[in-house]
This record gives sequence, C-alpha cells and structure tokens, in this order.
Amino acid sequence: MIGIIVFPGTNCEFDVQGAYRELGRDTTIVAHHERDLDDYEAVVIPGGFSYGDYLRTGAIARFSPIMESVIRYAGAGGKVLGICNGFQVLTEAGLLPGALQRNVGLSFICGEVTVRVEQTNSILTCGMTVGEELSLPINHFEGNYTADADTLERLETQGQVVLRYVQNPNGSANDIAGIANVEGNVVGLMPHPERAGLGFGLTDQAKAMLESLLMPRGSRATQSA
Ligand SMILES: NC(=O)CC[C@H](N)C(=O)O
Repeated sequence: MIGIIVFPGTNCEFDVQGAYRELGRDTTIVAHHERDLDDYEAVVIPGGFSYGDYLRTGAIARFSPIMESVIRYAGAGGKVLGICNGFQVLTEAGLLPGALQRNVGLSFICGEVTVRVEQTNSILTCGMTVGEELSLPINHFEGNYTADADTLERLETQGQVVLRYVQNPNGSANDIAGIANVEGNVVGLMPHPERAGLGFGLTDQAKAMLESLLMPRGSRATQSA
C-alpha cells in the first residue's frame, strides 16, 4: 500500500493514484493532519500548490503534522518520493538539500522534457538503466533547482543526482531534474512520471520508474552498481 499525502492545494493526488492503479497497486490518500505512516510500503508527496504556494512553495506544508511523521519514516529507511510540489516540500523540510526557485524567464512552464537517468541507486530509478533517456511532462513555476557550490559538488560526487534534463527548461543548476538523499530512500523530482501518458496508458519507461518505488531496496541497484 502506497500512502499519498495531501495538503490543502495539492492537486496531483489522483494522477498518482490513477497511475499506480494502472500498475495494479493500491494507494490511500493521507491527509496533512494525520500522523500514522506505519502501514505504507512507500509514501508519495504529489504535485500541486500546497497552501497556495504562499510565502514560498512548500514552506507552509513542511509544518504540517504529517511531515513530522514523514521525517521519522524517512529516517527509519522508509521510501519517500516527492513529485514537483512534493520535491519543494522535501527541500523545505530538510529531507533533501537545496531549494527550488522561480524558473529562469519567470514563466510557468508546461510541456514535455527529456531527462536522462544518472544513477540507479535510488527508489525512483532502481528499475532503470544509467544513461536511459525518457520523456516526461513538466508543469511548474518554481522548478529551478539551486544549492550552494559545496552542496552541488557533494550531490555530484556522492551520486545523488538521479535525473538530469537533456535540455534545461528552467535554469536548474547542473541541469538537475531530480535528486536523492545519500541513502537513496528519499527522492524529489520536478517532472511528473505519473502523468506520462496518463489517460492513454502510461509509457513503459514511466511504468518502470513508478514500479521502482516498490522494488525491494538494492535488488537491481546492487546488480548494476
Ligand atoms: N505541478 C506542480 O506541482 C506545481 C509546483 C509548484 N507549485 C510550482 O508551480 O512550482
């Protein structure tokens, strides 16, 4: 069972639910005021505009009761995936380094991007192949990943950059589209794999990405490391 966390303003929870339903996986919606995550094999924080993106995107959601549980869950090795606004919440909560700032050009972008898989040591990419490229939808205003030089250096040398844009759409440092924590059990990305073909059938590569979340830790990553 996958727990999908919603805050006021989240709007991609049913996309995530629909995608996992297509994969035959059960999901439950978990409200921001709840605290219990024990029953879930993975937790997804979906996209949207939590608390209207007021103050700074993700900055209010991080104070929700459920985020204390997410921090504990991640600390115990639980799998946490943040998609778009979910990525923004994870950086605000300190579960991932850096921040997402406004896109270069200051426009909301909505379209398809090609991303390259850079690492297979994470819960998002363990069923994929390094160097594999795939097309994923994006729609965001604040997807421009930034971090100080030392953090960027650490992300690169420790293999925490899991996805990179082939053509950078938003000004993200080092073309970063998604990162993991050192352990690989917490991942955030700006593109939306759950929407890749949603309504028409998910693409095979999006399926592989979403299925990765439910693979036993280390199963494929250890083989390909
Ligand atoms: N699709 C989304 O999750 C949007 C993310 C965020 N609120 C932004 O515009 O940057």
